[in-house]
Amino acid sequence: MSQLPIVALVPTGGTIGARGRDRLDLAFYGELDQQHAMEELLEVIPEVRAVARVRPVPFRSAASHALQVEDVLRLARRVVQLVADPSVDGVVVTHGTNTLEETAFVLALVLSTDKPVVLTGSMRPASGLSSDSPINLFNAIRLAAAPGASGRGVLVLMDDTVHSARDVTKASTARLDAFRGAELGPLGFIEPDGSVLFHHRREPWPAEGAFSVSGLAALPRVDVVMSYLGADASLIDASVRAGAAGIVSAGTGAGFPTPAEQAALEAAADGGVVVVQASRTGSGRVGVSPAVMARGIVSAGNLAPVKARLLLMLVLTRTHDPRRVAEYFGCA
Ligand SMILES: NC(=O)C[C@H](N)C(=O)O
Repeated sequence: MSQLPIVALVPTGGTIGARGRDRLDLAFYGELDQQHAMEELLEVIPEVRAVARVRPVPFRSAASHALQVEDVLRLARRVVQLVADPSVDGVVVTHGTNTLEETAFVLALVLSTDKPVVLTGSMRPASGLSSDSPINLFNAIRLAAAPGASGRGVLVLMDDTVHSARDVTKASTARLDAFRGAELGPLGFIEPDGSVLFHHRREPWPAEGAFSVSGLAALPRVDVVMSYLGADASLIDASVRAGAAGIVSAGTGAGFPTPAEQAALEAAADGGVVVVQASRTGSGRVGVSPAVMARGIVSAGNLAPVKARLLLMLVLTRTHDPRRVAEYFGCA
């Protein structure tokens, strides 16, 4: 009988390993030592032993809103090492859901591998009534061990649903089906009979696997500034004063900052800050007019503002030229 695949399990924190006061403590539970939490969780899903051999990999754990970009870079370096290890067939990263899409996206920017790398978390603590922790962990391991998951980029598994790291977003604070692929939808599902069924393949995108984390300890500051009715220039000016090398504008609707913000963004771009225009809507592509482009402002395409920020941080380690920046965003 052939050996089961080896799946490395890297716990980084979050609700998936959290324990509340009682089964109805679904909101303000404490976060546990995640290594220990994963051991406990694996004990309640002995079924894992039929799909993969799990290799636990220690990592610093924290609630995901408390993670720093440096933690994500360290995680990325660890995952790069794991996928380079010929004995590892796939990787599962458990993560708090609040920033899971950001970490997943950074991994997609720096990994060049066909091996499945799957992020998962949960919406209800492991101790909660009808917790989704055990099934999400089980399904993530099943996905990372599935031959069909190879070569599909970094994946996110939540609520039986497989999403692409490029497009997924947490679209609800607390629902079990909080994760959505915005207008592009999920890539596939894990069905009740255990089949891992993919229905779509994410088209390759320009920045996928384009960066290396070796030697990258920190990244330049990039801020996100959200537009709203009547917003003035104060937040953009504050960002420039704080030393931002880049600003992502999360504009209204189709990607429009207010006139006061537009003037401040153009002044920032004139001063050498790289400005990327996104939309606060959470879905759809931003078009930037030739006149705005001529001021050096780049479209985020359909990237969510927080993901545009992470991409810009990495791009700024290579270039500040708006035309080259636009190439990474697929908007040249
Ligand atoms: N559902 C969750 O995982 C929320 C959690 N507090 C986090 O670390 O993001």
